[in-house]
Amino acid sequence: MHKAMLAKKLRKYFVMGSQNCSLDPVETLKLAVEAGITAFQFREKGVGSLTGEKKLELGKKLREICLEHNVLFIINDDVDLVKPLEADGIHVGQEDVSVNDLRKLMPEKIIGLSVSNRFELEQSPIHLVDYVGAGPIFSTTTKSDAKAPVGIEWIKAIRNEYPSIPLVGIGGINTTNAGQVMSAGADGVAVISAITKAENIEKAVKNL
Ligand SMILES: Cc1ncc(COP(=O)(O)OP(=O)(O)O)c(N)n1
Ligand SMILES: Cc1ncsc1CCOP(=O)(O)O
Ligand SMILES: [Mg+2]
Repeated sequence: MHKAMLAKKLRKYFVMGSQNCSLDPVETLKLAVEAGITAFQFREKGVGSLTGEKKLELGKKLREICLEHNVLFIINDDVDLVKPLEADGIHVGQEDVSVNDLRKLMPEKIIGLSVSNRFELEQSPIHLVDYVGAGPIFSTTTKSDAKAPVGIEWIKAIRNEYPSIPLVGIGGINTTNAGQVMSAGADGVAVISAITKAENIEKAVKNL
């Protein structure tokens, strides 16, 4: 996929696993896609998350929903799920499987990489990734091992150095502050709780 097209597809990027949902995750994703999310990341991770066969089964259902609505389907961390779920790509962080290995393993898939600070940016093979996830932008309680919030200045800094890389902000982003992230130069916002904890998912997605 061309950079410009990917950037467009990352505009409203919903990240979620069953552990984040109070409703059924399948129903949650259905509401979110119907309201207009453009990308989805299956992040089945942390306390209360599914593993093994149950994770795979849920992944299949979520994948199907994305396929029906032409929503990008990205797997978080789990390289072994990319093939069975026919995912569009994978998102990894600095402590996950290396981008160099991933690129060799799956030359055609979308690879997203988290970059939280200057050291990580300088250490990362940005030329091998399709998009960057920058954050946490604001403070978040959703990810227990999240790094310190970096603010929208971090979006501006990455955009300044990489004018055309598809870029999303993540961490503590909601309907009130999403505009700031976009104005700083992001192509999209990646959110968990702004959707999973919303009283009205349709309204939340639309307001983003
Ligand atoms: C779009 C996006 N950006 C950043 C992250 C965080 O990835 P990572 O640092 O590997 O942390 P985990 O999500 O694996 O806990 C992300 N998932 N998505
Ligand atoms: C996965 C992830 N990576 C950095 S912050 C974060 C959690 C985002 O969750 P929320 O949108 O609820 O702050
Ligand atoms: Mg990770």
